[in-house]
Amino acid sequence: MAEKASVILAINAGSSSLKISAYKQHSPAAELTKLAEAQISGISSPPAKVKYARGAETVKNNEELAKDQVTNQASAFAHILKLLTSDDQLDDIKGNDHITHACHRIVHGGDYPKLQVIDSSTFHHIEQLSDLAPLHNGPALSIVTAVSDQLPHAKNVACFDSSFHSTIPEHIRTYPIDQSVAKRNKLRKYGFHGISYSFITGTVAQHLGKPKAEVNIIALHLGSGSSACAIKDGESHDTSMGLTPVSGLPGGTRSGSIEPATIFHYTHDAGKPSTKSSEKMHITQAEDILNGSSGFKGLTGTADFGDISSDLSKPKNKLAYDLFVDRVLDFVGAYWLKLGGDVDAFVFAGGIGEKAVGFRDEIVQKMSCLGVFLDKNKNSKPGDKPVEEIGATGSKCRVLVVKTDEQLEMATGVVREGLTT
Ligand SMILES: Nc1ncnc2c1ncn2[C@@H]1O[C@H](COP(=O)(O)OP(=O)(O)O)[C@@H](O)[C@H]1O
Ligand SMILES: CC(=O)OP(=O)(O)O
Ligand SMILES: [Mg+2]
Repeated sequence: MAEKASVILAINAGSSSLKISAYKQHSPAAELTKLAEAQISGISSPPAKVKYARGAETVKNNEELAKDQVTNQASAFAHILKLLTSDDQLDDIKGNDHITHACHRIVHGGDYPKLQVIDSSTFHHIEQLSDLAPLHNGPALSIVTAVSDQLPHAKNVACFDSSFHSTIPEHIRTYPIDQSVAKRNKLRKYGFHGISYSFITGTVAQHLGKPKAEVNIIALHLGSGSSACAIKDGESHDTSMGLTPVSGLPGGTRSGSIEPATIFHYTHDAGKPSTKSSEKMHITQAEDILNGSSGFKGLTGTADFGDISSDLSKPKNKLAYDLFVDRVLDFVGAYWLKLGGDVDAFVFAGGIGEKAVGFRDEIVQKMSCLGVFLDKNKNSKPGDKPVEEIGATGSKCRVLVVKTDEQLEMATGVVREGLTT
């Protein structure tokens, strides 16, 4: 009988990066094999850079792209698709029609509790949610459209960042505003980075040798956008982002939580339409300011926390760094209490969480009053495994760096839902 192989592209459109992994599944019941992984970073702060690995072999390592080669998610996708399909040594993807599935990270999925095959009604629904994730949903949909045009045989699947948080209890997800308006307009905490938190939960449970339904974790996903999550009995119990990804922790260009009235003192035009609005997305100047020119960019001029933390002699960098430590601690303290101190693991993930050694040290030092301690040697060189221990012996909970893999989590979900048969 002929082999029935699926080739899945898992597409992760972040606010500053596009990460795509290609997997092959030899038959519906078989394990996934990773064929290749490509990443374009710095899309919103040029020069964009490309990384490309075929299997375990690094082919491109942060090569700079020409200024106008990649300017948005759609052009980044075109660049990566070409890389994959024109690679002579990638035998399983010799042309566009070898790709059978494309799963897309869609940040705002409204009430969808799990992934969905994208048809015209799902597409339209996600489009309607674009105003609530202005840096994410529209750009991700531009890739869905590109896949429909260029890979017409591939099945498109939407994997939502918000779905993992559908377990947040009502009294935590509710905003204290008029409930008739809240219910009508679906105004509540949704939460994001859920694909990453789902991966973290499964990986940490396996690492600890505990059933997933018994693990309690405080996880920090710190990247271009940053959030914290309290995971109780393997499920999201609370998270720092809300109706949109602008609340909670500050990000590269996002304010995080500030006094809500601030915006009306910042500009008298807060409610006017932003020039970033389009036929598909309607945002105000307030939303544009809070999403696009605040956070690290507003404080220092750069959205890149790597640049900020590498030169703390500059007062504005030091201010941004100290402020970020302070805001992260707001959530660590609150989530420690919400989990009643019964925490199996404290996790760092995302570009900042995985790479900012000094920042991890600073945060965990502040947790010594809780009995949580770092092993400084391990923290400075955590290794390359999906889960690395950086806590000291005797620490009240494990301290871990998790190399989160949103693409693998999405592709695994597509297989688990039986969509590759
Ligand atoms: N060595 C480093 N130290 C601190 N921060 C870093 C370092 N390297 C990368 N970063 C930060 O990680 C961010 C990217 O994180 P990532 O999770 O990959 O982003 P995205 O949200 O686009 O998926 C960059 O904006 C940069 O601020
Ligand atoms: C939800 C979110 O902020 O995602 P990212 O950090 O990838 O921009
Ligand atoms: Mg990301």
